[in-house]
Amino acid sequence: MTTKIYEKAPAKINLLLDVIRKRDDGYHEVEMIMTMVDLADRLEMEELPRDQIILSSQAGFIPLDEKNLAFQAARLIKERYGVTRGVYLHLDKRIPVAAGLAGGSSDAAAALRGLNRLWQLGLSTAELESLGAELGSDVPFCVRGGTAIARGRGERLETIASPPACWVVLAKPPINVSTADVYGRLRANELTRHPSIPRMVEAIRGQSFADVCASLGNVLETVTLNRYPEVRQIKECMVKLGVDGVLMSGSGPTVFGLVSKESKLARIYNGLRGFCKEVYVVRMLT
Ligand SMILES: C[C@](O)(CO)[C@H](O)COP(=O)(O)OP(=O)(O)OC[C@H]1O[C@@H](n2ccc(N)nc2=O)[C@H](O)[C@@H]1O
Ligand SMILES: Nc1ncnc2c1ncn2[C@@H]1O[C@H](COP(=O)(O)OP(=O)(O)OP(=O)(O)O)[C@@H](O)[C@H]1O
Repeated sequence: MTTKIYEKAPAKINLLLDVIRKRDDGYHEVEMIMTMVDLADRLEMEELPRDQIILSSQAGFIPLDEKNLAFQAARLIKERYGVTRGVYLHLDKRIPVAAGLAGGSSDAAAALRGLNRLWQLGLSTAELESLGAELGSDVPFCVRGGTAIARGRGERLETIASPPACWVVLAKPPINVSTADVYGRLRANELTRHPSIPRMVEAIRGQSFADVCASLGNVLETVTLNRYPEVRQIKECMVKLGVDGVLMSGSGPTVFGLVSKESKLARIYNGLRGFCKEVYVVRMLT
């Protein structure tokens, strides 16, 4: 009988995203506060009798070859640790693609965590995070999970307390936004207003939902909102429908609204569905 294991790959949201400067290596020095929501992909991993990586998925719209981040993660850990066994990966895709929710990064992180178990490599979380950094800036956080301040290009992590429990309404307009393009259009040296990390950390430490909502901020928002009016429209619509806090996640285009009262959700969901097909109501993972 072959061994089969599963890993959950949750989506992330950026409660705060600040850019400090553009670096010489083309990346931007960032300061972010990231957390997970309970919208997740599920990655199944099963030993293969031959030395090969095979990936399948029910989703017809993602690459299943070496372009897929879960495939890349399996290849990286296999080659780095000289594993000669193979693996069959099956990805049950639930997180919208190219949404600013780190779906691909979380799949890669799930593959690293899972294959460390399946192949009994005994790697620490820190070792898995540093392998993850070779795959993408969001992967180390996705390996670790929870809530964290991320610095550097996103790979230097400091775990903090979870934000107060609340509902998260996610709305993704039907457009594709390239992360590289959004960072490329940002004029980091011309930013005059920066969201405050200490203020958000204090809001979370004090478990003040109102202060968390008031401290949300993302300097990439202006770039994406100016380029894609539909993202701005979703943000304005969320405000009108009465969400307590609203922000674009990552480089977009997904906008999330934080809501404390369950009784408000139906109206917000129905109002958004009026002009946006992809709307999800999930919980913050605390
Ligand atoms: C927007 C966020 O998702 C917020 O969490 C991340 O900052 C981006 O994370 P990611 O998608 O994992 O990004 P990567 O795959 O590492 O990089 C994609 C591209 O985004 C730009 N990039 C990314 C991260 C960063 N700190 N500075 C950048 O300028 C670079 O042009 C890079 O070529
Ligand atoms: N496992 C995967 N799941 C989804 N897309 C993937 C995966 N692997 C590679 N991709 C490719 O990566 C691109 C970005 O997908 P992804 O869903 O990870 O973006 P994202 O949520 O915007 O990421 P981030 O928030 O980290 O910028 C897509 O165009 C897709 O073709």
